[in-house]
Amino acid sequence: MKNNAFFPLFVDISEKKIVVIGGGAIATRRVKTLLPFAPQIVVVAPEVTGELEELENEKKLTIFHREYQREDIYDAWMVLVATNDPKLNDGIYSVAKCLGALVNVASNQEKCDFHFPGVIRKDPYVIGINGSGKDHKGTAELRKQIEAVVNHTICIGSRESRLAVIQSEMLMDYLKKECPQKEIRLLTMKTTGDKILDRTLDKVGGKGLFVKELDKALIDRRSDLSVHSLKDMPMEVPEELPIVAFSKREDPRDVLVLPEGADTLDLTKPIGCSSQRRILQLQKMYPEAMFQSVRGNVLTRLKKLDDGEYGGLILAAAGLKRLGLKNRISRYYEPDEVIPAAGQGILAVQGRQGEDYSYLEHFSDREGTIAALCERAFVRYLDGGCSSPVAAHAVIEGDEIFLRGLYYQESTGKHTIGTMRGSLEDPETLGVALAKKLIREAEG
Ligand SMILES: NCc1[nH]cc(CCC(=O)O)c1CC(=O)O
Repeated sequence: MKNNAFFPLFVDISEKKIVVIGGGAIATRRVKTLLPFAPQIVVVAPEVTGELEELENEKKLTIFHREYQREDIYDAWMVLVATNDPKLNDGIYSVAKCLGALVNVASNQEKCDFHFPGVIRKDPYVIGINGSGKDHKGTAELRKQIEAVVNHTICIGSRESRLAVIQSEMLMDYLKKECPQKEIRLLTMKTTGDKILDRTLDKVGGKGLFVKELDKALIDRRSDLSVHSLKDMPMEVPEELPIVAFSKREDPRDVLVLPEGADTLDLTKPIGCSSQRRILQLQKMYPEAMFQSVRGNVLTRLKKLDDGEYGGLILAAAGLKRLGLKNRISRYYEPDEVIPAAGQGILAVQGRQGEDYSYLEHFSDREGTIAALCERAFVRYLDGGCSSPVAAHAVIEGDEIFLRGLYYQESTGKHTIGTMRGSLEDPETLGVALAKKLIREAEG
C-alpha cells in the first residue's frame, strides 16, 4: 500500500538522463517543465508534437522517432511514461523497476515512484506542487493562487531619505495606475553614503556610495526596481543592472536658499555647498564668499542653515520642489550662470538585465532620456563621474539638442565652458563631441 502523500525533493538533474516514452501533449508539457533544469532528455515516440520537434531542432533534446524498445531505458535515471497504450505503459513500468530507474506512468498513479510536480519558478525560488494524485482541479486552482502571490508584487528599492522616498513614490503612483493588478511595495535602506556624514563625498568614494546597497537588493531579488536621482548614479552601471527608464525632468537648476527669515545673503558666513562643481561656478558670482561643506540629506542641511551655521545654501531646485519646499528658494541660477550636474532633476529607474519592464513604457520620458544620454556621455568621456567638477545640461530646442558643458582640468586647475548643438537622433555623439572640444580648448 502506497503512502497517500509523497515527499517533495529538490534534485540536481542537470547531468541526469531522463527518457520520455511518448510524444503527445502530456510528454510535451513534462519536457517543457524539465528543460529549464537542464537534464539530458531523450524522447522516444513514432510521432511527436510540433513543439517537441522544434526543441529537437534547437538541439535541446534528442528524439528517437520510432516505437519504444527496452534498450531505450537501460541507462535512464528517470523514465516518464506517457503513451496512450495502457498495456505498453505497464510493460515499460516493469522494465524500469527492474533497472532501478525512477519511474512515473502518467496514466496510472499506482505505477509511480514519484509524482511529477507542477513547477512555479521565481528565481531563486522553486515551488513544486502536487495534489497527491487526486484533486487535479484543486491543484490547478492552488497553483494559480500561488503564482498570483509569487508574481504579485513589484518591489521598489529606495534610500531612506525623505526625498528618495518621495521620488520612489512618484514611480509607485505610476505603477499603481499602470499595473492595477499588482501590489506595489517599497523597500527602503540606508546606503553607505547616508551613513558617512562627517566627510565630503569626494573623499569617501563618490557617487557609488549611494547605490551599492540598492544594487545588492536588486541582485538578491529583494527588489525589482531601484529609483535613483540620476545625478547620484555612477557613469558606468553594472551590465546586469541596466537603467531601464529615465523620467521626465523636474527643474534642473541650482538654487540659493537663505536661512528662515533672511532676505539677503550674509557673506560674513560661509555658503553651505559641498559640490566642487557648484563652488567653481559660484566663486565667479560671489568672489568674496567662503564655501563650506555641508553633508546630510536636504532636510538635515536646511536645519543646519536655519540654525545659523551658514549664510545660505546651494541646492537643486528639483529636490526642494519634490519636498514641497519651493517657497524656500530665494534665487534660481540659470543654466548659463551655474551649469547643473549631469542628470540633475531626472530620475533613473534601474532594473535587472533580461527582465520585462515594458510596464515602464509610459513612465519613460523622451526628452528626459535624450538629455540624460547626452549629459552622461559628456561626463563619461571626461571621466568625471566621481568627484571632479564637471557639469552638463542639455535641452531640446526644435529638432536639435543644445548642450552646455563645463570641463575642469585636474592638472592645471583651469576650466573651460562651451556649448554645442547636435541631432536628436544621437545624443551621445553630441556629448562626446563637446567633451573633445573642451579638452582641445583647455590644452590649446
Ligand atoms: N546629492 C544629493 C541630491 N541628489 C539629487 C538631489 C536633488 C534632485 C535631483 O537633482 O534630481 C540632491 C539634492 C541637492 O543636490 O540639492
